[in-house]
Amino acid sequence: MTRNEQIKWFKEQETPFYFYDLEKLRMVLKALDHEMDQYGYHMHYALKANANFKVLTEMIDHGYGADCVSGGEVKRALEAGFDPQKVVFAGVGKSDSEIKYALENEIGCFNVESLEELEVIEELAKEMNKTANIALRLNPDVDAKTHHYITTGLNENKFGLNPNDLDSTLALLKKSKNLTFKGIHFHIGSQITELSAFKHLCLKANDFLQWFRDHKLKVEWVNVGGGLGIDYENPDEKLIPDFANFFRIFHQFLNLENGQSLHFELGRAIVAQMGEFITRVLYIKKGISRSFAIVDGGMSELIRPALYQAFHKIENLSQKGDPDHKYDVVGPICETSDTFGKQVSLPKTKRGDLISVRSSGAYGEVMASQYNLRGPLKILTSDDEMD
Ligand SMILES: Cc1ncc(COP(=O)(O)O)c(C=O)c1O
Ligand SMILES: N[C@@H](CCCC[NH3+])C(=O)O
Repeated sequence: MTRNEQIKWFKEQETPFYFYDLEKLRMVLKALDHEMDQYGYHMHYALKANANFKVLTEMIDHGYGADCVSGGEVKRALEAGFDPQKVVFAGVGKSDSEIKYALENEIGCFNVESLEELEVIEELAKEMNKTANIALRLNPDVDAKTHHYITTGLNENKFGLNPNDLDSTLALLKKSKNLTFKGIHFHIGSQITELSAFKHLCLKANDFLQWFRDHKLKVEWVNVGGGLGIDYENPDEKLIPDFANFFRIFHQFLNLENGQSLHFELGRAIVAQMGEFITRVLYIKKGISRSFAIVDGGMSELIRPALYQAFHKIENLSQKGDPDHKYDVVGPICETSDTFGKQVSLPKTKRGDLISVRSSGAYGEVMASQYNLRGPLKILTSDDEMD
């Protein structure tokens, strides 16, 4: 389908909805594999970015594992058909029932974030007569230079093991029959566009690897998480994120030994650009100081602009004129923060026009709420275009 045919098809649909272009996703995955395969790295796709079944099927077809952060995500990954051995389970607050579920299903690895959590996993594994593979999530204290809400690798953040607990943690791992130490895990944050942050991560990871060597504990898996950012300003020109430089940094700066494998947990970089949020203009309202384009989708469907003041490119799909009018594009929710963009340059916009909020494939659908008792979320994909 050409873009014009697609827009025609969008116009026939009830709004608002997310649209996922699976062809774009396939292009991103092809580029990703091309870069990753030359180093033999492993990918565990971060389900938290987008857990749509069709999207997950693409990841499985590429042989990826899954990075999960709740029992619900582990369940979704298994239902979608991921190999349980390639499922990793992170999170600072795993509940007992979530841990039991993961043990029952013999997932590949628990990314453990505290000594107390490790003690609980050991106790439950013993009760259930299971063995759990363990990677320790370490806090490298690296500034990811991204929005402070999505920085995760600083000492002040809640993530990762307290280094003061490392000795007791190792003692437990060495003595337990139900825990198998496999490796170490990091994740410094999300939407990282200054790639030097990943170099700093590598240098810190090298120090940790040396520490484990000194303590005679074999690290088989090094998992450096996700976090690679995308270009929200140029979704068409920059469909493919800078995978080449991203992987090159790890290849160049991380000191791996023979027998150690490197694992990643990318989310946003894979799925953001394939998605757009399509909404319809309900009213144009001339305010005292500005004009508002009031659309039928809101922060209840796409919360990123309200929560992080995140920029998403906004396009009017119904008008072709010059973008010589300015509008605050706002939703119907009773919050002032329900604003997709302020003073957005658009062609003269009218009731009924279709608006696209681009780069919405990651942390869009998954973060939607029912606030104001909004209706169920509608998702369309490029597969549906054929119907
Ligand atoms: C542990 C972990 N891994 C992977 C990710 C995926 O991050 P991103 O979507 O930025 O690649 C996250 C989210 O920030 C995370 O918390
Ligand atoms: N939800 C965030 C990303 C958080 C990543 C998970 N730690 C966003 O929309 O940018």
